[in-house]
Amino acid sequence: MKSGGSAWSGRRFGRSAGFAWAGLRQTYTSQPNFRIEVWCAVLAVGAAMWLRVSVAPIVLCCALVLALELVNTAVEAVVDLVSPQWHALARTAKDAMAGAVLVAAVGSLGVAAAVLLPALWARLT
Ligand SMILES: Nc1ncnc2c1ncn2[C@@H]1O[C@H](COP(=O)(O)OP(=O)(O)OP(=O)(O)O)[C@@H](O)[C@H]1O
Repeated sequence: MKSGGSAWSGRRFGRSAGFAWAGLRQTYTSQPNFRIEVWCAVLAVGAAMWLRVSVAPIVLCCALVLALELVNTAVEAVVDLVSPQWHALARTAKDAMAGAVLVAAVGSLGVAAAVLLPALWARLT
């Protein structure tokens, strides 16, 4: 991490946003799970808008899952860098991150079901 100057700089912010966008693109192209989660998020937000229910909890859950998948990708890359050979600690790190994504995904499915299903049922009956 570099820190140059104290004043807020639009150019520095733009540069950081560029790196963040590159990270999103790299994860999207290299991680099938991330692609699936992105399109599930698009579907869930679209369904919430169509059903006219609160979009905020859906967006929050989607952001949580996608952010954790990005962290998971980062952890996997660092673990592969420092421990290309099998190591119990490497397994712990990767399995714990996978568990974190799973917990967020299952929780988000619960929120989506609680928010979307009653409205969908009302729309269909
Ligand atoms: N260096 C290692 N040492 C010990 N176990 C490892 C190591 N690398 C991977 N593993 C084990 O293999 C599992 C799968 O690791 P891998 O790097 O293939 O993740 P992945 O299947 O690509 O995950 P994702 O689907 O989230 O991208 C890990 O969760 C871990 O249990």
